Amino acid sequence: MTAVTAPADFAGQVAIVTGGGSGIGRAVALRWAVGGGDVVVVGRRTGSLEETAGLAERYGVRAEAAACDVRDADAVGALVDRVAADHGRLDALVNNAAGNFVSAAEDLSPGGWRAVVDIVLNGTFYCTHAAGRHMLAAGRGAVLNVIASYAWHGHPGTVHSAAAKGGVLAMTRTLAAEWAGRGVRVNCLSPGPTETEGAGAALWPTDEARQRVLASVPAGRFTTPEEVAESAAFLLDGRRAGYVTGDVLTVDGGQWLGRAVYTDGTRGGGA
Ligand SMILES: CCCCCCCCC/C=C/C(=O)SCCNC(=O)CCNC(=O)[C@H](O)C(C)(C)COP(=O)(O)OP(=O)(O)OC[C@H]1O[C@@H](n2cnc3c(N)ncnc32)[C@H](O)[C@@H]1OP(=O)(O)O
Ligand SMILES: NC(=O)C1=CN([C@@H]2O[C@H](COP(=O)(O)OP(=O)(O)OC[C@H]3O[C@@H](n4cnc5c(N)ncnc54)[C@H](OP(=O)(O)O)[C@@H]3O)[C@@H](O)[C@H]2O)C=CC1
Repeated sequence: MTAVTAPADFAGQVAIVTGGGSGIGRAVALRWAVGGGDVVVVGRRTGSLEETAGLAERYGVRAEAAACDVRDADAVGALVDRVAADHGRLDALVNNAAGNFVSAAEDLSPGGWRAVVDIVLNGTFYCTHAAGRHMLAAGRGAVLNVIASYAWHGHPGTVHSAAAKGGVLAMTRTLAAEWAGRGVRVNCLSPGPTETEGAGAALWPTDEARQRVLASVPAGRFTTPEEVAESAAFLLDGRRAGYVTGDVLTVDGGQWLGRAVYTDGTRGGGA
C-alpha cells in the first residue's frame, strides 16, 4: 500500500532563520514554529526579531531573537555554536537575510557592491559553514537558501544582488553534492515578487514601479510571505523532501518564464 506522509512536523527540531525579523524570514520562522520546531531568528534590528520570537512562542515552542550581522563571520560562528549547544542540536538553517536596491551598474560604488555581496553571498557562506559543521557531525540537517530567479537569468539594475544570488546558487549545488552522503541537504527557494516592506521599499517604491513588476508576472499577482513559507516548509521537511538536494524550488507565478510576446498564446485576433 502507498504510504501517505503527514504534514510537516518539526517537533523537537531547531532552526536558525536569518532575516527572521521581517517579511519572508518571519513567515518561514512562524511556519516552522507551527510545525512544533524551536526557532532562532537572526538579524540586526532587535525589536523586529523580538516581535517574531513572541509570535512564534504562541505556538508553544522555544523562540529566540539573536542580534547578529551575518557579515561578521566570528559573530556568526559564536552564535551558531551557542545555539547548537543550548538546544543540543541544529536541524535547519534558512539563509534568508538580504540587502538590495536598484542601481545602474556604472553608478554602483564599490561600497554598494560590497554591502550586498557581503550580506547575501558571504553571509550565506558564514552561516552555512558554521551550521554545516554541526549538521555533518550529527549526520542530518537541511539548509535552505533564499535566492531570486535573476541568479540564473540576470536582471538589469541589480548586478550586485544577481551576482551574489548566482554565487549562492553555485554554493548550494556544490555543498549539496559535497554533503549528500553525510545526511545534509542544501536547496534553494526562489520567490517571485513578494509583498514585503523591505522589497517594496528597495525595489518598487512607487505605484508605477509596482505596476511594472506586476505586469511581469503571468499569474497577475504578487505572492505573500506565507505562501512562500509553505514551500520552504516542504523543502525543510526531511520526510517529504528527504531526497531533494541541490535544487531550486521557484515560487514566482511564472515570472521568469513570462518573457513571451503572445502572452495568452494567441496573436490577439486578426489574420
Ligand atoms: C528589481 C525588480 C523586481 C524583480 C522581481 C523581484 C525579485 C527580487 C529579488 C530580491 C529581493 C530582495 O532582495 S528584497 C530585500 C530588500 N531588503 C533590504 O534591502 C533590507 C536590508 N537593506 C539594507 O540593509 C541596506 O539597504 C543595504 C544598503 C543593502 C545595507 O545597509 P548598510 O547599512 O550595510 O549599508 P550602507 O552603509 O547604508 O550603504 C552601503 C553602501 O551601499 C550604498 N547604497 C546604499 N543604498 C543605495 C542605493 N539605494 N543606491 C545606491 N547605493 C546605495 C551606500 O552608498 C554605501 O556605499 P558607499 O557610500 O560607497 O560606501
Ligand atoms: N520580496 C521579494 O519580492 C523577494 C525576496 N527575495 C528574497 O527573500 C529574502 C527575504 O526578503 P524580504 O522578506 O522581501 O525582505 P526583508 O527586507 O523583509 O528581509 C531582509 C531581512 O534580512 C535582514 N538582514 C539584512 N541585512 C542583514 C545583515 N547584514 N545581517 C543580518 N540580517 C540582515 C533584515 O533584518 P535587519 O535589517 O534587522 O538586519 C531583514 O529582516 C531575501 O533573501 C530576498 O532576496 C527573493 C525574491 C523576491
